[in-house]
Amino acid sequence: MVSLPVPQTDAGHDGLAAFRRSPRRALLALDFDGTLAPIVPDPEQARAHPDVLPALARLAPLVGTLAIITGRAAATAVRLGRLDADEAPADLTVLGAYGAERWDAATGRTRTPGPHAGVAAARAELPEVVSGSVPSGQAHIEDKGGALAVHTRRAADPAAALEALRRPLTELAARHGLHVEPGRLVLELRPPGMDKGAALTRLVAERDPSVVIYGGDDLGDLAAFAAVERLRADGVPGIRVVSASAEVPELAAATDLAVDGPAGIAALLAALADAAHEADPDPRD
Ligand SMILES: O=P(O)(O)OC[C@H]1O[C@H](O[C@H]2O[C@H](CO)[C@@H](O)[C@H](O)[C@H]2O)[C@H](O)[C@@H](O)[C@@H]1O
Repeated sequence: MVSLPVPQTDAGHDGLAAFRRSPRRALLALDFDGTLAPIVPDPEQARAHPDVLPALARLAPLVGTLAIITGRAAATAVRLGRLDADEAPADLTVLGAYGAERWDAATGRTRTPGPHAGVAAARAELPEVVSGSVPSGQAHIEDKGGALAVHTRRAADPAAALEALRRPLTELAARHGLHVEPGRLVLELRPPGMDKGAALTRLVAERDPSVVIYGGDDLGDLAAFAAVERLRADGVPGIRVVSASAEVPELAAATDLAVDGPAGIAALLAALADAAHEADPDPRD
């Protein structure tokens, strides 16, 4: 039996108490990169921490809703996380592209919006903008289909390369009606109108949970943390869990419970499964 970590806020304590009272009415949503999957230099090599999938599979039948809300395309998160494998949870929702896309394990179907003209136009100009801003090899473009990400983690000076790109990418985004999403040594150009807070709020409206737990590690997760705060103001208990890293100190101030990266998240999921099982030992079908 894994013991639950102690939240650092009263609201976090209330959220955990609400989870223990009725785990079957809880909604748990987690970010992918940096939260379920350790950060690696090449985005294509990201994989869920080995303890994550078993913990999710154990938790899924014990809670009301289990979801992943990610900046990745939904299909990419499913593929990299092996979320459609036999050992993955049978009941899981992935909201990709900051909530613009959706995949449900129950149906195996993915819903994606149509192509965005601004993304297509930015795609055509992006290589020249990048090569005009940083020396060759100091930035890598990740084409996500519905969005474009420019990474500098593999640069000699990643922070300096990111700063050199910030203005030209912001101008490119503005020319084509796109939103700039800053993240861990990455700047993304994506369609406006959706963020992880809106995605979480919509899922909560659909599922009507008695408690909401959201875990994230990056600036894009702050919108979801803000959504948890709004839900709390409306009377729905919630916990903001941070997968802590030295790279994103901004999240520390907006959290109820900090754990040590994806390994800490996996341990938390296992502890939540234990607590849910103790409260209600008969998993649903
Ligand atoms: O919302 P998330 O699931 O956290 O996705 C956010 C972005 O994460 C990915 O980039 C980050 O992870 C990479 C792999 O570890 C790392 O190399 C990079 O430095 C990080 O920024 C992903 O590549 C993006 O498309 C996601 O939007």
